[in-house]
Amino acid sequence: MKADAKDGTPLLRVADVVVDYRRGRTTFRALKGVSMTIGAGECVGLVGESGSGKSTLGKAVLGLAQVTSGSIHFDGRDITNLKGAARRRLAADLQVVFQDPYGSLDPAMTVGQILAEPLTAAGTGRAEARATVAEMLDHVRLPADAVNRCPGEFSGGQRQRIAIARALVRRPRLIICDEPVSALDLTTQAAVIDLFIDIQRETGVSYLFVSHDLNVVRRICHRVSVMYRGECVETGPNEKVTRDPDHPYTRQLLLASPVADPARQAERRRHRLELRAPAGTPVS
Ligand SMILES: Nc1ncnc2c1ncn2[C@@H]1O[C@H](COP(=O)(O)OP(=O)(O)OP(=O)(O)O)[C@@H](O)[C@H]1O
Repeated sequence: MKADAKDGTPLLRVADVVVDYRRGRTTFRALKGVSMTIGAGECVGLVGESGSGKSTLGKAVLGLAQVTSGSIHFDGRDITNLKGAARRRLAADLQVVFQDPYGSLDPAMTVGQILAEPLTAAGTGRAEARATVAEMLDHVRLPADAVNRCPGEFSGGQRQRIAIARALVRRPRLIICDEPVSALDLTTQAAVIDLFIDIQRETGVSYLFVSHDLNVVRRICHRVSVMYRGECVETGPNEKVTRDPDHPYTRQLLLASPVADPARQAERRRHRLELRAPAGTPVS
């Protein structure tokens, strides 16, 4: 892992961020003062059950959710609610890979066009764009002739590789990965996670890796933050949080995550039933 900037500034600093969504006449607080950091070359996992606020945090960093209070700094610069041209310029450094490799790629464009578009839009010449596209296809282990084919001709795992290549073309420093493997079968998941790990080793890019699956973040992340009802209830090194967590909610998540060994799975189920709070009681 690369060190942070010399003065110790993390690549991303999220400080006490609150996000409110309007729901008709009422307001729903999706993030209740969340703080976290990501260093250069670091992968930080964000886990938690559905609705805990994981994607909202990713969207706040990307400028897709309005921050009510708190701040987000990227490389020491305040990017909270940054809009317009300044936000677009940030796309060179800050990219996203979404869950759905089917919906996130234009089916009418060739892979070459999909990958070249962010480059030519940023003023890169055609020849240089073509060379970068070839390099990125190689990075994500897709054949060179993929450039002439459309997304519909590829499997789900291959489409996610195309989406990763598109996120990489401008050589970003941070990629928000929002459930990037949860639409894939287990074997394909493992291959795509290995690819994320290889890319990080080769490029030094940082990841904010959003997943509901502790098994996934255990394989790839250096540190893990656990979200529960809009709050970050625990943050720590991967080994600690995913094997010996402090917070009761994280322990519930751990016991609920499937393991390959049926005997261990049955033992976990027994523990889970013992730990389970009475119906309707919040787990904190
Ligand atoms: N645009 C929106 N308007 C209103 N409420 C929203 C909006 N987006 C998200 N929410 C609510 O905010 C809360 C957090 O949602 P978020 O998508 O961040 O959770 P999550 O942990 O990513 O869940 P999932 O894993 O299901 O995507 C949920 O209660 C959700 O219903």
